[in-house]
Amino acid sequence: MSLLAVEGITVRFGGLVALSDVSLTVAEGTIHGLIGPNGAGKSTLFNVVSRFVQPAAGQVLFDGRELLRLPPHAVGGLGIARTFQNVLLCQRLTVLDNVLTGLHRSLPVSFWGAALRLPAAMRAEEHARARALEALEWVGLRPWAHRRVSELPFGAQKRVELARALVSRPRLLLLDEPAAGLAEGDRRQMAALIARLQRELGTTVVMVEHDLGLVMDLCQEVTVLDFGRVIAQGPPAAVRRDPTVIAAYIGREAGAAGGPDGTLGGQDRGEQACSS
Ligand SMILES: Nc1ncnc2c1ncn2[C@@H]1O[C@H](COP(=O)(O)OP(=O)(O)OP(=O)(O)O)[C@@H](O)[C@H]1O
Repeated sequence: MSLLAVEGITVRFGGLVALSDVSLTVAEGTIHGLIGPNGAGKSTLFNVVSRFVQPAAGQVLFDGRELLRLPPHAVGGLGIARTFQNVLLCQRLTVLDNVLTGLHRSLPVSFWGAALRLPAAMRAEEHARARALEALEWVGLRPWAHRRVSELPFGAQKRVELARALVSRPRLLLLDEPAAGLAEGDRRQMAALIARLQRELGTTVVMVEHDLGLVMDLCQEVTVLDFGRVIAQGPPAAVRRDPTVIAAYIGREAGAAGGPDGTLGGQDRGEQACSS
């Protein structure tokens, strides 16, 4: 059964059609890759699902509920969390405080309850701290909990972002380029964490990623966008050999795609972008 169903989504920014009649379904418990050349519309689709962008047409069903009828702030409460393409953490705060921001909408604490340090508010805060520390343990950063984010190397900061998304225990996690900018060791660590998310927590993941090796290794299903349209969908092995997909990558940046067997492996521009 599909946890997420995107149906006929169209997004326009002025005269630019960023998404045109885009549909895809994501089965519960799977890792779904969303790939495509730069400007294809991948982040815009994430922004629609997380309610940052209102589409001109279409609907988004999450566990059968129409998301676009709900106010944007309700999305987190339904069990959807996301990370961002660029690390969006407060560098001056501690790692723990950053992770706690992933819970602020679900804490049942009133302003006065917190200000007056009422017992119920204190219990809720303790519970939130325990959850945040658990999320940090999960990504291997528990010992860094009380350090400022600015003290952590970039690869660790990406894992803080992951912990902040995980702390609310989402059913659906949207990962926007989780491996972007990571050195090889950090990339392997991130890949292992995403695989564990699926295996141990049963989290459904949709992942935008230019690192096609990672997508092919982790995803059970892949959707390819180009110029705002879906040009291919299916298991990774089939998608990587799809002539339309290969042409889209080659056409948008001559010479950037195509392994020796005519697949997308090896020299795709995403891998170039990650190593730069
Ligand atoms: N807020 C906005 N206002 C105007 N145009 C936008 C806006 N957001 C995105 N776009 C445009 O919509 C198109 C799709 O952008 P989007 O960021 O979704 O692509 P992408 O596939 O995520 O690209 P990348 O891989 O480079 O991150 C691009 O042409 C982009 O310039």
